[in-house]
Amino acid sequence: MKMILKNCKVVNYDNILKEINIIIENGIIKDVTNESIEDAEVIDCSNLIAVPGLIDMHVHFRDPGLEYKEDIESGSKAAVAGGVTTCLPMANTKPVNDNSSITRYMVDKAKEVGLIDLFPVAAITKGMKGEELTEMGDILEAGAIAFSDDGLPVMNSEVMRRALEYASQFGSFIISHPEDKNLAGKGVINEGKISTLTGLKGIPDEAEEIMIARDILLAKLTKAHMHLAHVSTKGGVELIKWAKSLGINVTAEAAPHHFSLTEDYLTDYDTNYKMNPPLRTEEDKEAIIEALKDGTIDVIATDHAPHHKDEKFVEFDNAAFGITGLQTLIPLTLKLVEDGKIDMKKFVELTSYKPAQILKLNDRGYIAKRKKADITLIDINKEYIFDEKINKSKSTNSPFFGKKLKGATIYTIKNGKIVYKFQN
Ligand SMILES: NC(=O)N[C@@H](CC(=O)O)C(=O)O
Ligand SMILES: [Zn+2]
Ligand SMILES: [Zn+2]
Repeated sequence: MKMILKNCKVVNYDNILKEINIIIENGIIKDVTNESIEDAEVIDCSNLIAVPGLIDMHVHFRDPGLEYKEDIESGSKAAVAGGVTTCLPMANTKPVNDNSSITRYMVDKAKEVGLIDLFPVAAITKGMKGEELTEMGDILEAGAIAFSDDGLPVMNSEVMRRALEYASQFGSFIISHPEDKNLAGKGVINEGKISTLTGLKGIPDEAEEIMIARDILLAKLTKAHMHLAHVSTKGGVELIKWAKSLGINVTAEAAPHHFSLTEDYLTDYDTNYKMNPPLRTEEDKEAIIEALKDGTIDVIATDHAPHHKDEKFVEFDNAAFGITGLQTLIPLTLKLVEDGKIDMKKFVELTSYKPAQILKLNDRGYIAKRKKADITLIDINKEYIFDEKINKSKSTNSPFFGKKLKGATIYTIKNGKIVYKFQN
């Protein structure tokens, strides 16, 4: 099975090639060349940009157990519609993914669906209770790639220390959900101007920063790799910058909503803007963008967190935290490009090259000979409404749902096969 992507503009993190052809054979990039071939499926890419298939290090697919919100099939469909070909689903399923059989179930189901590669992030502790470590070796053998109790912090520092040591012995790493649960308390939005104005209970920046500081220090102590999820505060960025200047083994991610939106959207009590960590201030948002630019934050990850309508159309205090993100990743990140904050090479670095490096998936994240043929073809000028037809997730809990987006995935190619084609 041969395919040729004709007249592409190929963007890698370190180079751009114009009017070039990508030749694909047996799921692998055979060549990136001016030459053409016969007897192949042809995609005309004249107005499209070819980037490495995006790698999302942080999604919630709710499968097993919470399939009414999302399952591995609908999550995979949302992923490829968002140009994402590799996903890391978190462990807060029901039951929690704290053992090799659940991990294996997830990997097998994703293979059966056949749209994306799925590398589960299994729980750090049994039942995500923050007490007893999981059987990390067995779980890694079943196909997991990292460990996190995401959704809940590991509050006990000694448990977190052992988790880091144990995971690193297997060549794996820990993803921290940095939140001091006691300090965050019953908070539902950022603590500040808008919490005062609305009377909604606030979560101070320090709830995140205290744990980022602790996790950095535990990475220093153990020399193990700690990845910090969904960094949302300026203070958090400063701590990570400090850690990196000392050579401490930390990496970090930011979610598109934290570099696109602020707490100011919360004056209408719209629960589609409710997520954890909460939307912060303009100053925080700018600090996140600066950190993406200067490498303090390594990757963009969506924290795609689907919830059923019934869990969102309730009083603000009772609504579930989280928004969907897979299908808004490209348009929101392209907005940074359009605004001149980052260029297309940086876009690629943040959404595929760096995640591949962190995950040691050296077969992807770069468009070149012999790499896996995971390629996303984007029309950066295409405008469309993010409506029921476009949305592939089972859930619609996004503040962008029903709104106009700019920048569309036109084709997603996974292992040399077309797994998504834009239609509206
Ligand atoms: N981000 C969220 O607001 N919610 C996530 C949990 C998490 O990522 O911490 C979820 O599982 O719904
Ligand atoms: Zn989290
Ligand atoms: Zn999450």
